[in-house]
Amino acid sequence: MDPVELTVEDAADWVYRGEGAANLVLGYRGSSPAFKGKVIRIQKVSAPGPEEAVRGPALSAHERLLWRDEEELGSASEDVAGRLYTLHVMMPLLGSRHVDAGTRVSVTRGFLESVEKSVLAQRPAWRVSASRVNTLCDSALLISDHSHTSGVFKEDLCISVEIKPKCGFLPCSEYIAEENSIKKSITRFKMHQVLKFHQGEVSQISDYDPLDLFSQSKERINKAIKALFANPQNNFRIFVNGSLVSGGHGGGINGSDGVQLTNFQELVSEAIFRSRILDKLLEAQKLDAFDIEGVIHAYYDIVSQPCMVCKKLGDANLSNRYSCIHSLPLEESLTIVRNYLVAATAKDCSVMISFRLKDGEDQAAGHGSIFLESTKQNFEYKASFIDLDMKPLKKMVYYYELDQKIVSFYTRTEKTKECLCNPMNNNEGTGNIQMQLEQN
Ligand SMILES: O=P(O)(O)O[C@@H]1[C@@H](OP(=O)(O)O)[C@H](OP(=O)(O)O)[C@H](O)[C@H](OP(=O)(O)O)[C@H]1OP(=O)(O)O
Ligand SMILES: Nc1ncnc2c1ncn2[C@@H]1O[C@H](COP(=O)(O)OP(=O)(O)OP(=O)(O)O)[C@@H](O)[C@H]1O
Ligand SMILES: [Zn+2]
Repeated sequence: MDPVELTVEDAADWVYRGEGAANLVLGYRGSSPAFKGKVIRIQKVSAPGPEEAVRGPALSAHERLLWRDEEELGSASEDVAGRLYTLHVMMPLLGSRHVDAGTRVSVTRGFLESVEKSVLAQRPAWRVSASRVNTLCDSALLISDHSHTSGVFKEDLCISVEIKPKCGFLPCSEYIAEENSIKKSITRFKMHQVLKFHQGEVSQISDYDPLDLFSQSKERINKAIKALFANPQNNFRIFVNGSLVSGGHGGGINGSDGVQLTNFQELVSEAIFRSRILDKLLEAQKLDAFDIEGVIHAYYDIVSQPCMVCKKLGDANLSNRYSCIHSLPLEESLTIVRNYLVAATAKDCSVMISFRLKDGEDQAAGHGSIFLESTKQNFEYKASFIDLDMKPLKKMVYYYELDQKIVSFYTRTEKTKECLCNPMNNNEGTGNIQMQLEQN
């Protein structure tokens, strides 16, 4: 850990940069060389919550068992476990070139309380009511600021994009139940969009298709980028010199003329195509080879509980399908669940790509360069992964239930649509789609 400690006097140098469900991220605007070009990532807790419950839990006994072979991780305290997971589990899979596991920096309670107050006005209201800074933490994570690039540049302007690609493949596990076989042909993202729309979580269904983004085809990558620009949701953001200018929940991207927009979309697509940054991410996602419908059985064995899924299936024939998983040795069950959780991290992380106009031939280490034919400009870019956190083992049952909810809702919606389009299949003949969905 860095010997420096951030105290209440330092709070004014840190400004709101963004947040997810679990962490608040602050950028640095002070002059200390130790922090220039860095962000700090501070843990949050659910709000409101009792003060005693605020201290983050260490890994559970089952999690320690799961991760015991990963250097130091099995016995790490909660404060350091996150960083060790990024360093020892995710970085070898995704490549050190694209991952900064960061360092821990000490923070006082006064610092955390002060930054919590100062960023309040910039935080989205729904995030404020859902979570607050965990003021009982005594350290935060110091990471490279991926919305800035370093090097020799023509202009002091850095544009960066953040993409949350989500799952980029269709599962083909033999454990997927017959009635859920639609999962093998329709992406989880697309099906989840329909549920999110129904629940009012998104105002419009996105045309973004993760299979396009991961396709390694320039045209399809460009199609995906265009769809993300049109309807960014929480999958796409643009920053200029570290300030969010577009994206996140809300409408599509505007503010540039059509030509500029097309050029920028081309630049982003080119960087994804050239960097091949998504190839390794896809491999990591594919560690989920059993699908949650298979993995859930291994989970129940690890936690030594009766399998609720087999219990519900009841019928001996159906649960026989899963008896081979239940008869695996513990080591194999651990591997199946571990791989599933690693894949879950890879399906939920984001990629940040920062761009600058290049000056001359010099190129900063670790950066790639792109010559944009349409504008005859040279750009330097750097692509990095963020949010490579460990997913908690206790989420497994939730994962199973959410998966079933997404697929069953999608299947019912499609059936209802079919009936409405083809009245011959529709016994009632009339009725609106919403009513039919509620009835199903
Ligand atoms: O389950 P999903 O696919 O909806 O992913 C969750 C994300 O929702 P999304 O659909 O991307 O809007 C969700 O994102 P938001 O909070 O909706 O921005 C989180 O990233 C969540 O992870 P965690 O609970 O913070 O560890 C994510 O949960 P995990 O499934 O990755 O654990
Ligand atoms: N290293 C970084 N450089 C620049 N910006 C960053 C960096 N890390 C995070 N951010 C910004 O802060 C936001 C929140 O970070 P992050 O995704 O790590 O939070 P989280 O709470 O862990 O997310 P999730 O909801 O997926 O759990 C990101 O969406 C991004 O805009
Ligand atoms: Zn079972």
